[in-house]
Amino acid sequence: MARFLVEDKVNELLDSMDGYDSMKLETTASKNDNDDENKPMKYPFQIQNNWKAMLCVANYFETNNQHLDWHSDKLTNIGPLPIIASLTFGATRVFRLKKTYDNNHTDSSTGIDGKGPKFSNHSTIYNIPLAHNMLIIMMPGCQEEYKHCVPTLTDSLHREHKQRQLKSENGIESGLGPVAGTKRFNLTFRMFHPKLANKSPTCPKCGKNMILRRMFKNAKTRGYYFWMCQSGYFGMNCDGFYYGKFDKINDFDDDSDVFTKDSRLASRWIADDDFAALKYLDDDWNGNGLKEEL
Ligand SMILES: O=C(O)CCC(=O)C(=O)O
Ligand SMILES: [Fe+2]
Repeated sequence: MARFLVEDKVNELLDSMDGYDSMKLETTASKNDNDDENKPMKYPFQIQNNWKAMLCVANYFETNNQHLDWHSDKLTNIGPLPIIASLTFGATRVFRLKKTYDNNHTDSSTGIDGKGPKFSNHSTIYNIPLAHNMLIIMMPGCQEEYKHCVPTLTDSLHREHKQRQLKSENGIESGLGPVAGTKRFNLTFRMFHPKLANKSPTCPKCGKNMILRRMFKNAKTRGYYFWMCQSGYFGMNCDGFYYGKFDKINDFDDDSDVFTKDSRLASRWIADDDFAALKYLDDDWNGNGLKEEL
């Protein structure tokens, strides 16, 4: 039931949009020709069909101390530029968002996430209280550009902010649900990418599954999608790697791979306000030596 309501809400929102004007891509991907003028224009790598809630994951927070650390949701099965919808039940908790990179310190870091020098991020943190029955929809680009978390309630609000919340008239009172108390659960809904269900690569070195990620730390390479071995991701010694190749990902008659060793074929998406990364497009940066830039 919740699934159909969420699907309706997401598709209603998509239909009400004029399209994303913030489209910036490189390599062979270009703006999609859309048959129906009234339909919202989507990013080329994004699933083009109506959104369907195919996968549902539940999180349960029994007490105010239970939390979810900073992360962005994995793209492995849902593909680039996904839509993820999250429905809250019970207690109000704060959902936080911050940019994955710092616009003011864009070139200060190198290395695949967690492996390179420590990355400092001074980005603004957005606090969004999620009350019972609220639906938050993370639109395409949100997983690529932002991390999110649900901190413990004590970490969530500064004292004065908390006071204001207590006095507010919109029902967000100290986070407690009238029936649920401190208990909160949320359902997150995702859509599988039809191509990635059976075309995602296995590691060329050890044969394990690979994880789809996007480079973000260095402005020169930000936006390139890549597959890394899950062993490497979980700290083991495998550096299996491919670039993501998504230019044909929405062409269902096309059976070509979604990965490549050739950096010139690598797929990239850059946000329209990411001027640091866009500058390198203007400078005729052609992706050569891309891996060395990681
Ligand atoms: O609990 C929430 O609102 C967020 C859940 C979430 O980020 C996740 O399941 O990946
Ligand atoms: Fe998440």
